[in-house]
Amino acid sequence: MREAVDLAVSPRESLDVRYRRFGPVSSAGFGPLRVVWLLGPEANRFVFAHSELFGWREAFDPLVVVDGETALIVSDGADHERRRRLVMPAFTRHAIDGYAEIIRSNVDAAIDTWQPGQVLNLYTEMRRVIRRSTIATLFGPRLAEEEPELGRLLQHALAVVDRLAPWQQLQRLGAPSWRRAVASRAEVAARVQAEIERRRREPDADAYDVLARLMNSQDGDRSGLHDVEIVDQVISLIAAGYETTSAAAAWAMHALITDPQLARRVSAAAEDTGRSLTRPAEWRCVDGLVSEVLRLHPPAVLTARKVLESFEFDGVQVPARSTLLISPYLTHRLPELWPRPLQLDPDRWNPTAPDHRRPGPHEFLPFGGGSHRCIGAAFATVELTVLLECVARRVTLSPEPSDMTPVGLAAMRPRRGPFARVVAVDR
Ligand code: HEM
Repeated sequence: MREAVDLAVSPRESLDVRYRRFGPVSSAGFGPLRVVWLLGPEANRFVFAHSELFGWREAFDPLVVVDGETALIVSDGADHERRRRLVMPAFTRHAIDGYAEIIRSNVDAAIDTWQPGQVLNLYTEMRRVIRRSTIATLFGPRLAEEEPELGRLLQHALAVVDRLAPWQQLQRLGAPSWRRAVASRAEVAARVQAEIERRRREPDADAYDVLARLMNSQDGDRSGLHDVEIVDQVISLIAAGYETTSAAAAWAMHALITDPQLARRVSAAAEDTGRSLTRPAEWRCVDGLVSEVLRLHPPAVLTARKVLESFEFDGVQVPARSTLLISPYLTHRLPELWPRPLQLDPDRWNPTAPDHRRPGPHEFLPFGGGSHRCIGAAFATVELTVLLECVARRVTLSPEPSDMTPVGLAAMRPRRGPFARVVAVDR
């Protein structure tokens, strides 16, 4: 328990201290309550290469109240493989390039409401835009009109997830917040189910949103996802996508407003429109900025697995039933991997730079890795790119006092802000 509190109060310090003091493997607790930290690049490499040793259902149990029993992140083994195969077509490069236009129009619509002199909390602004664009890309324009209500309902459910596991266990005993979360989730599920049935009655051959792709997805034997699976995937995609991406967007906006030269470079690159965002013709500063934000401020500070089979790593035996934690945050700040690790330097990602070194998947892991690697990684990257480009191209912002202390472990964001005053908006 003390470990969990330390981690929540000072995630950076507690992980770094643990790694320097105990090396790549350390543990606390006993029996099924044992937590094992596997830290650093070699630990990540081992964990990503040995998915067969781990389970996700138990490790991500606190998410089930929102995501549902059949969501990818809580599926294991053959069920996970099948569902992932069926969800994948919604996230091809081609599909995501189509979603980029929806995201862009939502960002532009938000910017249109900004007035010179106004002070914005860029975290809450970005969060609203991301929620609206996520719902629009998932459900299409019709359900997107219900976005404020869907967002409100989901917020009740998400509120009980953003808690430490033992705290959630106590809430399950009947706290009003828990009952509200369960009822809100059921209401969202009913609306998604109604939309599925409406689409079956009135098929629309032009619907290319995620829901349409999930409804049409077929396996080799022509079977598809059942309705409960479709509903769970849709809700879990919103839940997985919007807190994490909003957190990253807050750090990205802070970088933009505190470095006018960087803002000018991003704005200049944004003039070049009309290319595929998932397959850019050449490296641009905004690509480096998105990678740097995800390196220095990875929203998932930690990710977890349940150990199914005992194994040995670095001479230490890790027992079955332990909960394993790996850390993108720690790995991304190791000076042995990243020269000047605490400096935000988009140019370190430029493949033509003389000292460029492409990191391995075990060295740069904002989206996790292995069989459960984030299915929305390309989507989130495009979303962040579009947000940065639209803001840099159209708005001049000056920073206002903010509290950028990181808070949260599943979606690490700044404590308050970043705040910025609108100086000018290009209309
Ligand atoms: C910056 C934004 C995001 C970050 C940092 C992030 C991070 C992660 C991480 C760390 C995992 C767990 C991987 C593991 O344990 O190995 C994950 C899984 C997942 N993410 Fe994301 N994510 C982001 C955005 C999104 C978006 C936009 C979506 C959907 C639209 C999404 C959908 C998912 C799903 C469905 C899974 C579970 C995949 C599976 O179990 O097969 N994420 N994400």
